[in-house]
Amino acid sequence: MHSWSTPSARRPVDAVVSLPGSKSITARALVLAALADGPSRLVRPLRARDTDLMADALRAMGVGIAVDGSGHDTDWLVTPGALRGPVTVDAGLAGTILRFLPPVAALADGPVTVTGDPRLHERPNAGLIEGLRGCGVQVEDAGRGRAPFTVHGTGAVAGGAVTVDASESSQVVSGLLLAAARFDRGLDLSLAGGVPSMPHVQMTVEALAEHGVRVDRTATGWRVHPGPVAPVDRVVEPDLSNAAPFLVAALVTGGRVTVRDWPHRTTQPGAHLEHLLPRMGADVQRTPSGLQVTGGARIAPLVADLSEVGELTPVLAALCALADGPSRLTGVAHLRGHETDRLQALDEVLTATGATVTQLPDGLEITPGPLRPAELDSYADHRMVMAAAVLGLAVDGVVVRDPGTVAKTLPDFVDRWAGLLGEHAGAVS
Ligand SMILES: O=C(O)C1=C[C@@H](OP(=O)(O)O)[C@@H](O)[C@H](O)C1
Ligand SMILES: C=C(OP(=O)(O)O)C(=O)O
Repeated sequence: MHSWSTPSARRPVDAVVSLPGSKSITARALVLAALADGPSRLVRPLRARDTDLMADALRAMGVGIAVDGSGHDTDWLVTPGALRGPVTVDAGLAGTILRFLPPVAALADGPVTVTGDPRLHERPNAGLIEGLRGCGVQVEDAGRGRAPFTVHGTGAVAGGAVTVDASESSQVVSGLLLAAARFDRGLDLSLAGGVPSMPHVQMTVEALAEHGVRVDRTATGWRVHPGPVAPVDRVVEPDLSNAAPFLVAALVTGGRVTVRDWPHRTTQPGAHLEHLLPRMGADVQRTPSGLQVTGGARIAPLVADLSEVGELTPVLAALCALADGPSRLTGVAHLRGHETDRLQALDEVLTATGATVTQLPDGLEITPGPLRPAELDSYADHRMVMAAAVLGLAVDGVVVRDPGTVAKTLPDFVDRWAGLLGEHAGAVS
C-alpha cells in the first residue's frame, strides 16, 4: 500500500489533455461484439482494470478477444464463439461486469460463477438476479441477492415479460437489455420503480440500435425484439467522467483546461459538465480542440439533483467544498452501493479537510470551512482518489493512501495529474 502526496497548485493550470476511452462504452461494445454474428473491431477501447476483467471474463466463456497494435493505441478484435461453462469469472469491483455479464452467461452451455473483490460481494444485485429468474434462468445465490452467485446457463434463455427493480442501479436495466436480442422471445422489461443514471440506459439503447437490434420505449420500460446482433467496428469516445477532475482543476486554480476530442453528441453523463460547471462559475466553450473550461473569480456553490449523473458526484462534491457558500447535492442515494458508500466516504474526506457535511438520505449538504491538510483513505474507489486530488490542489498536505485504486478506470491518473500541473509525478512512497 502506497501513499500519494497530492500536488497543490502553485499557479493557474493551463493545459490541454487527452483521455483514454470511456469505461461504459467499452463495456457495452465488448458485450455486444461478443453476442454478434461476426467479428467487431474496437478502436481505442479503455484499457483499465474494469474493462480488462470484462475481456478476460468473455474470453473464459469462449469469445476471441485479440489485441491489435502496441502502446496506447491498441485495438481489440472481438470474434464471437460458442459461449461455454463451467467458468468462474472475476468481476473485480466492476458494476458493469456484475450486471452485464450474467445475462450473457445465461446463454452459455454450462454454469458461470461470478465472484470478485470483497466489496463486490456487498454491492446490491437482487434486481438483476430476480430479472434473470423472470426470464427463465436458474441462478444460485444462497438467497443473498449479491455475488458470488452462479448462473446456470443452458444455451438458451426464454425471455419475455419481466418487471425489475432497478432503483439501486441502472446497470440492472442495461445488463438485461444488452443480451435480450439473443433471448428466444426477446425482452419486455418493465420497471418496478425509479431508475438512476438514465443517460447510461440511453447509452445502452443507442448501442443496441447501432448493432441492428430493435428496441422500443414502452409505457413501463423497454422492449427488445429477438434477432441477430450485427457486428460493429467503432472508435470509443474519451471517458468524460474521468475528464471531470481535470476540468474542475480550471475552477480551483482560476486556470484553463481543454479536454480534447469532446464528442459532438454523446450519452455519457460527463456531457452534463458542460452546463453544471458554468453554474459554479466557469466559462465553458467548445473549441476546435475540444471542451475548454476556464475558471472564474469565484467558485459558486451548487444546488443540484445529480440522479442522472451520479458518477460525477465525488469530484463535484470536492469542488463544492472549495466554493464560497453551502451546496446541496441530492438524488444520489444509490451511491451508497457503489465502490464504497460514497456519501459516507465523502462526508469523512470533506470533513477531514475542513468542510462541514450533513448526510441526507439521498445526498450531501456541504458547507466549506478553512482548509486543512489530511491523510485520506482511497476507499478502494478511483473517484475518491480523484476527489482527493481536487482538494489537494487548494491545500498543501493532502495525502491519499493506496492511490493505485485508480487502476479501475484510469491507471496512470497520478502521472496525468502531475502533467496537468506541469510537474513530475508527486511523491508516492
Ligand atoms: O452503465 C454504466 O456503464 C454505468 C452506470 C452507472 O451505474 P449506476 O446506475 O449503478 O450508478 C454509473 O454510475 C457507472 O459508473 C457506469
Ligand atoms: C459507479 C462506478 O462504477 P461501476 O461501474 O463499478 O458501478 C463508477 O465508475 O463511478
